[in-house]
Amino acid sequence: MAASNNNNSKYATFSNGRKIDTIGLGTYRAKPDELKMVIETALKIGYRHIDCARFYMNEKDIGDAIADQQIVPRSELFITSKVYRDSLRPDLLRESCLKSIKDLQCEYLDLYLIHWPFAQKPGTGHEKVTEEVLDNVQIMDSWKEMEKLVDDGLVKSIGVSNFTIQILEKMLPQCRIKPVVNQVELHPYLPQHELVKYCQDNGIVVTAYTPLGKGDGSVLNNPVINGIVEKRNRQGGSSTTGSSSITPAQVAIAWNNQRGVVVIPKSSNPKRLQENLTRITLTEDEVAQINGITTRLRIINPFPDVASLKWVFSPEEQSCPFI
Ligand SMILES: NC(=O)C1=CN([C@@H]2O[C@H](COP(=O)(O)OP(=O)(O)OC[C@H]3O[C@@H](n4cnc5c(N)ncnc54)[C@H](OP(=O)(O)O)[C@@H]3O)[C@@H](O)[C@H]2O)C=CC1
Ligand SMILES: O=C1CO[C@H](CO)[C@@H](O)[C@@H]1O
Repeated sequence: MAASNNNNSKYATFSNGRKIDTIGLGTYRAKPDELKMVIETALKIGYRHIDCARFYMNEKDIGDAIADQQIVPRSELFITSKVYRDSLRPDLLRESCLKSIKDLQCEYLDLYLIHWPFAQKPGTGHEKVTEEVLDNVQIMDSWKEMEKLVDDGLVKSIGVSNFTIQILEKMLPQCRIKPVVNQVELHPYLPQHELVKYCQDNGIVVTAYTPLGKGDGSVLNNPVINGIVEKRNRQGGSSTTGSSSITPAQVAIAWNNQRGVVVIPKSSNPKRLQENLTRITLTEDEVAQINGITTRLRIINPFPDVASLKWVFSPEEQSCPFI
């Protein structure tokens, strides 16, 4: 069954019938002292989907900010967390989930993801990835523990992150509960069309992390994207928002949303929080122009020198050892 391809609609629908807002809030490197303002502002202007992770070390601050606000009840929020590479042993996985729920003060998680498809030894989560820190955990054993979290009502849905087609092909036939999401790096310099299609054809909603290319220049400064922005703004901006101008970030977000991909841009700036949530609609020609960009850039690769992990990003080269 294909995952619903929403063409810029507000929600994507999981294979289990649950819904997720197609624009969520990223929280990696959101600073503890600004999170109260960020979460309050985000909820006020309409964000409902918050992307968190144990690895980001700010779940307690996010939980405090959510608990302190009176804007949105828990039932209307969509909270994601992820189990990191050093907690994939089944007993540690459950413990990590419980810690996230406790810190986020949210009773249950709407979505829980395996953060990466390989394991590190317990306690090595923030160390540089080397052969020595890798742990021999079978990802299917971790997944069975994820399934139990659903059975026990601790999480509503489960999914994966940074999984390739090759890994999913091995994994899907073995799942009692299939992953509803694969969260991967996606932006105009790393479109991964084949992976997106494979996931959508197999009923997996795709979420784009780093959808702005980190916002630090290269993707948002791309001449094709800026050509679209300048032309639109000369013509009066966005027909969808009625606003006088559109921005490169809005173009990058709409490009992903219009191929049915959920995005989770991070911002701690009120103006950019609003900008990122303000949807525009690209024409077919604009989408084609962005698809024609040939520059390629992978921003997140935490293990460039570890030979036994080359398969994570180059599945055709080696078989994956963890399933
Ligand atoms: N599963 C995984 O392995 C990964 C998941 N993630 C998740 O994805 C989220 C988003 O990815 P992230 O890596 O943070 O990168 P993004 O592409 O979301 O970029 C965030 C950066 O862009 C800036 N920014 C935000 N909005 C704009 C805008 N409209 N114009 C210009 N700059 C802007 C932000 O600065 P400012 O705050 O000042 O606005 C911040 O520095 C993460 O926060 C995390 O939740 C990220 C990496 C890996
Ligand atoms: O979620 C994440 C945030 O970014 C990190 C890299 O800088 C990733 O390793 C991690 O998966």
